[in-house]
Amino acid sequence: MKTLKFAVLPGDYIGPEVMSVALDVLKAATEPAGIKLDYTEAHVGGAGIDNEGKALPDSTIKVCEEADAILFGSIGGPKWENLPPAEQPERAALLPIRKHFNLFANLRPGLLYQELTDASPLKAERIPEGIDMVCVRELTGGIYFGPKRTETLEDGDIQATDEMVYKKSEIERILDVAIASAKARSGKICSVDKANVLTTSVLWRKTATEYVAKHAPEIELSHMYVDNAAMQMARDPNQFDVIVTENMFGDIISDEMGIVCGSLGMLSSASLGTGKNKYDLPFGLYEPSGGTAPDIAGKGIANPCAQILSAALMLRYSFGENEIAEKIEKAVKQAVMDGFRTGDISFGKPSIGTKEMAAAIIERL
Ligand SMILES: NC(=O)C1=CN([C@@H]2O[C@H](COP(=O)(O)OP(=O)(O)OC[C@H]3O[C@@H](n4cnc5c(N)ncnc54)[C@H](O)[C@@H]3O)[C@@H](O)[C@H]2O)C=CC1
Ligand SMILES: CC(C)CC(=O)C(=O)O
Ligand SMILES: [Mg+2]
Repeated sequence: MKTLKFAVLPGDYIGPEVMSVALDVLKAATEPAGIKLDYTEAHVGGAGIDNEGKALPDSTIKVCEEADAILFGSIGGPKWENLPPAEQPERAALLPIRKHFNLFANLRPGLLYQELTDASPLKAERIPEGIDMVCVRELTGGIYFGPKRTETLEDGDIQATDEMVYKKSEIERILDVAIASAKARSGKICSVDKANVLTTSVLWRKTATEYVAKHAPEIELSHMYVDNAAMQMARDPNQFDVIVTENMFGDIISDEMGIVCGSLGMLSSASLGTGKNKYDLPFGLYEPSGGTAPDIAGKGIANPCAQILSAALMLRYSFGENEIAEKIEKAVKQAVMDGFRTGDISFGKPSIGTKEMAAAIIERL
């Protein structure tokens, strides 16, 4: 019997709500194939601070290191916002766990089923076939990880600095991921930068141009400034197929992609790095693209699809279980097509809660 060993880090606010039902879906999808789940839960983020005094406890890192993949909820929220910035969950756990496991490539599939176009804020005639694209976001470099400081100047003013830093090698390795993605799709990459202003973007654009020409000349590469990309995403998202971009631009653009695809609650993600697990497959962290949604937490109404679809990505990338991953993805789509909708995608029509949504998906597996 095959056993899948992974770490489960539910995190904060809606994290545990959507994680618990995602595990139910995983169990229901893998059991018929004779696959056993061997997962260990650990605290992270605010839950780490509250239970173990640290956003990323050593014991949590150990659980992750002993696993073949990490299924992650989301972390942070108002409860911990008054802590010193460096101790807050996002800075003290999310960025460090990505760095610790060298998870430099964040894949966010932007998918809007044709049957769900009414959930997008875009007019249906702009997206008659739905939306299908992927955002490849660099995840361990750029301004989030560059030097930071706050200082008092001689005149008494206060100055804060975040530095955006990129090495050519970091740009090349994320391009490799985008190229692989584009080869499996339409063969088109749009590289998003701000090369008219930022030095890192000048290096980004030059590297992208030279690297793709040399290593994947069959790929059609285009470049777009990030401000225009944000506008184009709202105007005509289907002009994009694979977007590759740096950390902060990818963070922002992918939230926009999430909403044009209906809701952040539908947007899954896979963060992959250089590490391999015992199956010689990528060790990855799988998490919804959105955050902890404190505004709806505790009500049982969060959309669990992003967490469930992230679990499907884990099956595909880290465990090679493509068929079961696809089965989950189809069940999510079918449930939505059959009219089962949480509030974020119901738009005035009757909506159901997190558990009911998961139950509808399990029924359709
Ligand atoms: N990977 C992570 O752990 C992330 C953590 N965060 C943290 O989450 C906290 C809240 O951040 P916000 O800026 O409010 O962003 P958010 O993504 O949590 O929420 C933005 C909006 O989207 C909605 N939303 C998000 N996920 C949803 C779901 N599954 N179902 C239905 N609606 C959903 C929320 O209700 C809210 O209206 C902050 O502390 C932030 O730092 C934010 C993004 C990622
Ligand atoms: C703390 C942030 C970098 C988390 C986030 O918004 C994301 O990864 O999308
Ligand atoms: Mg984000």
